[in-house]
Amino acid sequence: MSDREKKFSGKTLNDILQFVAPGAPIREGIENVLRAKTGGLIVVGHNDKVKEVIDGGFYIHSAFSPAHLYELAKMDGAIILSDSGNKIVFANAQLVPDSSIISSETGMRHRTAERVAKQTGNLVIAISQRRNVITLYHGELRYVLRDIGVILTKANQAIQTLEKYKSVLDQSIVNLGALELEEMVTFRDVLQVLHRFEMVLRIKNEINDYVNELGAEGHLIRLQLTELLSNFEEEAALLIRDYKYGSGNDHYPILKQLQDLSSLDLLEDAILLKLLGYSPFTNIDEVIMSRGYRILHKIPRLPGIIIEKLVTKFLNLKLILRASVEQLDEVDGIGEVRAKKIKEGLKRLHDQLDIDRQI
Ligand SMILES: Nc1ncnc2c1ncn2[C@@H]1O[C@H](COP(=O)(O)OP(=O)(O)OP(=O)(O)O)[C@@H](O)[C@H]1O
Repeated sequence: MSDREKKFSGKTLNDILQFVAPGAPIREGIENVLRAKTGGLIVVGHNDKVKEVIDGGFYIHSAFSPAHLYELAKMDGAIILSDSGNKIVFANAQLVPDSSIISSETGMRHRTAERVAKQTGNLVIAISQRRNVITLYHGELRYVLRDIGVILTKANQAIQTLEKYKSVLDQSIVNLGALELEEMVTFRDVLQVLHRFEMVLRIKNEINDYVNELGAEGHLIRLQLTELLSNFEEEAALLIRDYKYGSGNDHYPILKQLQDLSSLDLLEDAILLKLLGYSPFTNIDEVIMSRGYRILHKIPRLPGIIIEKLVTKFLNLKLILRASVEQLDEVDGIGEVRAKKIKEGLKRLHDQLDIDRQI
């Protein structure tokens, strides 16, 4: 599990980053305080644990507004917001957390923020007066918000990298398709495509993290990501369906596992083989037969239910390719016209993949 997916008092870092992302009123308030250089200490949530550490101050009970937060930050002490952040509950509060809680911070504001977060499990935001930094504390988590310009540059670089990897992936999918229609696919070919899917997933995860942190500022990046990866998940699920061991309907759970794993280490062949349900010691130069789901989905106007029936009857692409029009006609829902269309479609696909392939 990546740091961003780890739960801290029930919330992940991504949840917290979305809560304070640009576009959210609380972020506008925080940015105002940062620019005014007054510094600030904000606790989100006013529960019993928080009440225990408050000394002094006064109740406000007003709706949250960025301007209001900025005005209150001019006073000393902490501001306490409601759980959802839509109310300012308390201001000018002296916070007195347990001093035996270990803190790595030196300044009093940040030490207090870290200790209160650890003691209460609430989100605490420290806005530094001198260093132009916003630090988030939540339970054991400490995260310094990065400059939006820096994240945008990184996100744009990641999009360019994604474009390159995506085109490498697309080419390897074309090559695989050509091999499938020639019945010459080995485990090695399938694993190579899966590795490329994995690389694309890895960059997608990274960009998603940037998008979360960018909030409204990440709109264009989000659009580019969606555009670049349209059909990506479906293609990956069909590939898994074609090659996984056993014919059960667990291709999406396997894809989810691949997604989860790819946010950690680069996956080895043995892990991918296991994910597909094979022994990690499988000889990867052995020939493997596609069931045909992915290729059949490329034939225009061929409904999913018919594809399902074709694979159930013929078991793999090799036997579907070798079936005559009469044999295809025997499948429920396929008449002579459709049987011919399937044969023509497969032939056309083969010709096209032969032109586009690079092996
Ligand atoms: N326990 C506390 N409760 C509420 N507010 C506090 C507490 N401790 C410090 N502060 C606030 O933080 C302000 C700055 O303290 P200090 O300079 O020691 O912190 P810092 O962590 O170095 O932060 P900065 O980077 O903003 O200077 C204080 O003036 C006060 O308003």
